[in-house]
Amino acid sequence: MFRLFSSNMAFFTHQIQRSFSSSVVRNVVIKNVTIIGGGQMGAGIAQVAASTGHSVTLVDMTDDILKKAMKGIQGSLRRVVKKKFSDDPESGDDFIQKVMQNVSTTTNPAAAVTTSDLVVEAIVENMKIKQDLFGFLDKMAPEHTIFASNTSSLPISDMASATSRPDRCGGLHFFNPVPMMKLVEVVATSSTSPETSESLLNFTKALGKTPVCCKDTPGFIVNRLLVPYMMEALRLHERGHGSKEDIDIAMKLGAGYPMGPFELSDYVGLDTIKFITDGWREKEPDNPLFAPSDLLNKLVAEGKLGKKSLEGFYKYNK
Ligand SMILES: CCCCCCCCCCCCC[C@H](O)CC(=O)SCCNC(=O)CCNC(=O)[C@H](O)C(C)(C)COP(=O)(O)OP(=O)(O)OC[C@H]1O[C@@H](n2cnc3c(N)ncnc32)[C@H](O)[C@@H]1OP(=O)(O)O
Ligand SMILES: NC(=O)c1ccc[n+]([C@@H]2O[C@H](COP(=O)([O-])OP(=O)(O)OC[C@H]3O[C@@H](n4cnc5c(N)ncnc54)[C@H](O)[C@@H]3O)[C@@H](O)[C@H]2O)c1
Repeated sequence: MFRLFSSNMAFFTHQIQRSFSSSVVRNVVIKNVTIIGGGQMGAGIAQVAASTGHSVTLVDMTDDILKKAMKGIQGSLRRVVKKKFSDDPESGDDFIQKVMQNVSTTTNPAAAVTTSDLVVEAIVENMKIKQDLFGFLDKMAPEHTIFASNTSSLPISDMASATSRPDRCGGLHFFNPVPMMKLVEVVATSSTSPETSESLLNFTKALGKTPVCCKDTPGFIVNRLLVPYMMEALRLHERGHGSKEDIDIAMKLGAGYPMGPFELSDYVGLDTIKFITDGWREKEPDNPLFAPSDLLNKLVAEGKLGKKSLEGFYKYNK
């Protein structure tokens, strides 16, 4: 009887110690969000987080980039408001003003993370640069801060290994354009704690998105299926078996996709696509799907990066 009592006591003492031990086991409620990278994805994530009442700090390398990001957020909010407040444009203007007040910008990432509950990284798709960033921010951010990456194709665990908090690292893979796309892939590595995953899931729901849980495997769910399809489209075109225009029309009208693969590539950004496919080729050098594409390499070398540079596979007006 006593043995049973004392072993129960030991169990309860252990549970109490666990629940008081540190923020490692705590479920973090996310209010202050720092987003590193104010390009298409970072600006979109900032917009949605600010629109749902979060306090957002957007970080990039220059004030000019940040100005452009804020202009983009305002323009996108105008499109949202046109629909949501069609009967009441004045309330729409108030909404935009309130949302913009929730976003501050800085070129100083160290200062930006000091009060952050969550850092979302949306910088260039390069492992070394992302690891350097995570390693640096790890020393600057409070203990409870969760680090998430928006990477399209790189292992989250490799970024987490640059920190002393792998249990508080995970993936938040948003889709482009962030204000319109409902899905977020919430990625857990083998070190991500259940509390971190729960905090990230709750955060995506607070943004009004639908999360799916993913393991830290190449391409997670969507890109594991999307990248081979897009690469096949490119190969089909390179073999001379279809013009890019016809392939795009075919996939829109025949498969019901909102954009064809060439339109979508321009929308994503050809530099990002090159980073993704070069990275996958390094991992699977014998896979013919990931062999270098002269067409893609030429466009990127010429600075034709898609919609963001007004030319890629197609030309665009400002
Ligand atoms: C062929 C070469 C291959 C090379 C190999 C490739 C390998 C690698 C590829 C992997 C890339 C992975 C990238 C990433 O990790 C994952 C992704 O993000 S994949 C991209 C996912 N996104 C999509 O698939 C987008 C598909 N497109 C759409 O859903 C729609 O086209 C659109 C973007 C929503 C636009 O809609 P449209 O009807 O076409 O155009 P409209 O302009 O009329 O817009 C409709 C409606 O939406 C509003 N809106 C659009 N954009 C925004 C915005 N940014 N902000 C706010 N509102 C927006 C617009 O105002 C309209 O509103 P309405 O008039 O209806 O009230
Ligand atoms: N473009 C897409 O459709 C898409 C979709 C989902 C995920 N992603 C991923 O999101 C990330 C960003 O993609 P994007 O399309 O927004 O790229 P982008 O080129 O539009 O923006 C990247 C931004 O990061 C900034 N940056 C680069 N290094 C930095 C650093 N060290 N510190 C601060 N800022 C830095 C750049 O100045 C730039 O403004 C990539 O990992 C990409 O794979 C992209």
